[in-house]
Amino acid sequence: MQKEKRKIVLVGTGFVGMSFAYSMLLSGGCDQLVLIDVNKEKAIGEAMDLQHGLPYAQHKIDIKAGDYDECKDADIVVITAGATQKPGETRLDLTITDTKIVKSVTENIMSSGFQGIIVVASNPVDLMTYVAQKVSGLPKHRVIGTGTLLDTARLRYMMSEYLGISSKNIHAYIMGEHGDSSFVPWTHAYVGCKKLLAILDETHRDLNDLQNIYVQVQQAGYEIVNRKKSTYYGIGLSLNRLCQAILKDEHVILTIAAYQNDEYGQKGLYIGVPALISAHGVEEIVTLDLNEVDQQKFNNSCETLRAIIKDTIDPLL
Ligand SMILES: NC(=O)C1=CN([C@@H]2O[C@H](COP(=O)(O)OP(=O)(O)OC[C@H]3O[C@@H](n4cnc5c(N)ncnc54)[C@H](O)[C@@H]3O)[C@@H](O)[C@H]2O)C=CC1
Ligand SMILES: CC(=O)C(=O)O
Repeated sequence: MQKEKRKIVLVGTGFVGMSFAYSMLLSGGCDQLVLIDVNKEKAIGEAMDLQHGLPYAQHKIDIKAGDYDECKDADIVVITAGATQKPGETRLDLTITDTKIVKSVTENIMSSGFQGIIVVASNPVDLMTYVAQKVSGLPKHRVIGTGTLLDTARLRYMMSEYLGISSKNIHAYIMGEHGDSSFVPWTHAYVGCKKLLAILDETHRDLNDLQNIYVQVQQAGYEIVNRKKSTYYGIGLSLNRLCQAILKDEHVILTIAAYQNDEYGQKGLYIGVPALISAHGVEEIVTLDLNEVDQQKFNNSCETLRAIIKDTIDPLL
């Protein structure tokens, strides 16, 4: 992005939003950060708290609480407003509450004249990205959900621990819903430039280990919610990574929720896939030649989301 000042507006100053804001402050990833929340006092308090740390931060950022008119010239609006899962709930259980919140937030954003990129983290994130796009009317490549970005980070961390190799060299991706029907296309996983499955074979490791790692990734959100009620640092850093990719026009491949236009035989919904991210948003979806089993998993994930869009979301929009 060629603008002099890189501006982000954050809507939702709860745990997720403020973990993102704090990581933005540490990385100096933008020049202006505006905080919006339905609870205005909270947004003001959070802005004050961050401002007071600025003398010890490496980067100067103009941080303030504000209103939706601030979205007009923003490069990115990040939506983290929403309800959190209670122990025993799935992300999909948040659908009705968060559809109403994301709809009203998106209407407010668009009434400012906003023309940038919307990034959504509110859950269920694939569906809330659909809501934000439908309500905003923005081009589909300029509305992006965090999708399986956090799940992929969890996978890379766990694989790195398992193999004793830096997560930077783990090129493995979680695809599908950010939720229970996600999956890993293991045949497309690499460690450095070598196929993961070949490494496992050569080192006499058990294929079941991979399945155990996937289950730990899939259950990670629940495990954390059970222990500390919500998860936020991981998604805060994931949001930071995605916003950096956009603001720096990185052309980097990240697994995010992108609108499907038949790249994987599915249309009309957002879901987690590897995609090339630049200042334009989603430049293109990276298509993998999925084997039959993985394609079936992807289709199942899409069917789960599609049914909720039809029965629950579309009637609310
Ligand atoms: N995509 C992902 O990987 C992850 C997503 N999440 C999701 O992020 C969302 C936020 O989670 P937390 O920050 O932990 O929740 P939180 O309860 O700490 O914060 C939510 C914030 O949204 C605000 N809010 C609610 N309605 C609003 C509205 N209409 N307009 C503006 N602000 C509004 C609340 O006042 C509150 O400050 C949830 O939907 C959660 O499920 C959480 C973790 C990971
Ligand atoms: C809460 C959530 O979506 C996660 O931590 O994966």
